[in-house]
Amino acid sequence: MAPRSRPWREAATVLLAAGGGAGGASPRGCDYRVLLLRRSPRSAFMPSAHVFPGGVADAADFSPEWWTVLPGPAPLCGLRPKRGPRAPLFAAERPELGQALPGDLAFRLCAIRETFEEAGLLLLAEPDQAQAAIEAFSSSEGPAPCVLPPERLPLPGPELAEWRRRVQRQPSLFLALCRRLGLVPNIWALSEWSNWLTPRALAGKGGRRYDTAFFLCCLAHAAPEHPHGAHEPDGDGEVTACQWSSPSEAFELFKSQDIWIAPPQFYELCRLGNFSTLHDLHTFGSERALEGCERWMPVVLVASDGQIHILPGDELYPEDPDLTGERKPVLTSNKKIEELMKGVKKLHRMVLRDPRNISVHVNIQQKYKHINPRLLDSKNGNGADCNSKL
Ligand SMILES: CCCC(=O)SCCNC(=O)CCNC(=O)[C@H](O)C(C)(C)COP(=O)(O)O
Ligand SMILES: Nc1ncnc2c1ncn2[C@@H]1O[C@H](COP(=O)(O)O)[C@@H](OP(=O)(O)O)[C@H]1O
Ligand SMILES: [Mg+2]
Repeated sequence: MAPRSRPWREAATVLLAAGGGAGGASPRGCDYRVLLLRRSPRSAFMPSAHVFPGGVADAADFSPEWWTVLPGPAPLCGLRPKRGPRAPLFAAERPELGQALPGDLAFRLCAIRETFEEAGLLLLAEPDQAQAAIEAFSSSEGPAPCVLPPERLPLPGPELAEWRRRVQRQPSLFLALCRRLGLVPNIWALSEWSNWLTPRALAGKGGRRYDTAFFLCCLAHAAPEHPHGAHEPDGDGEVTACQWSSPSEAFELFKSQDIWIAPPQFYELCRLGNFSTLHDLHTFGSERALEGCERWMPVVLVASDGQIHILPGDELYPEDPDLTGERKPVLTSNKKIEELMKGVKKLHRMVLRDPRNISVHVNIQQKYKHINPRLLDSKNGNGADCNSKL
């Protein structure tokens, strides 16, 4: 097998938000929920964790064949070019893939395919809807979120379930499914949100690390109670459960130890905690995405009583972070967390007293018009600044 050109896998994931749904409005007036999936206890990376749908990019996601399916002018098919910087994940050349699709398209296609494989949800649009999405994209108002509601899918449930199993085995069949349905992956409904690189210190079995593009997608219809025409998770696959929760509900489930959420997903849920309406979240996400984003690799500092994951902008973040982890995979200190938090002027870090006790501490101004997380703790009041905990 050819050696890997990068010591990590490239992946994409989607913060999928939908209004209403089972149970009506959630506590504290939030009018939307976010999809979380529980990973199998047998996963080689983050077993049993709750994550957003996503996974590793496949060569099929970079296939130039997609240009024949997606409307809009190649190469970007109507995606708006960014004003700000592009994270290395998007800017990378991949000569081994030949005449490959740009990362901006391929990672969106990956996130959409993985959402079908893992949750049975098809983020597809009719071609004329897609054309309208492209036109809205080039206007200043931004797109209305358009993802085809389940009842408009032209194949019966059992047939879609069969396609889902086939795509899980062979990702290139996702393109064949789109052709069969006469629908297009709604890449325009996915806004670039963030980019996280797993530090070597936190790699899974076999050194698994991921450079993951996080997208936001706000559905115009209510959260589907059941996967679109596809079977429910059977408890024995890659995904063992699906649930829609508001950010604060997810936080409460984490606190009560009903679910475990990894730090990057925890951080992103706290960012969503700034928005109580799907409309505001969608408007913020689609406008902000034009600014681009940077790749964040947390630097792990092991203290005597827990871990601090230092993020870019924090005064302890190294100027030249060791991306491969060959020099020093972790920083160590014999001080306690409390001591390492005292008198710090520029804070951007997550504190893990243990993996079940995570808090975010931030007082920096985010780059690229992004937003700081907000504390979702009911004791401190939903909406308090994370840093107010200090
Ligand atoms: C004790 C802390 C352990 C960690 O926090 S490691 C950091 C884990 N999180 C990430 O790397 C963020 C992005 N990862 C993901 O969203 C998923 O892990 C994945 C990359 C989409 C999973 O890929 P699969 O191919 O589905 O395994
Ligand atoms: N039934 C199952 N139980 C546990 N893990 C499974 C599984 N089916 C697939 N997987 C794992 O899920 C990963 C594929 O995820 P995705 O398609 O989201 O990238 C693969 O992990 P690895 O490639 O890390 O071994 C694969 O081994
Ligand atoms: Mg996955």
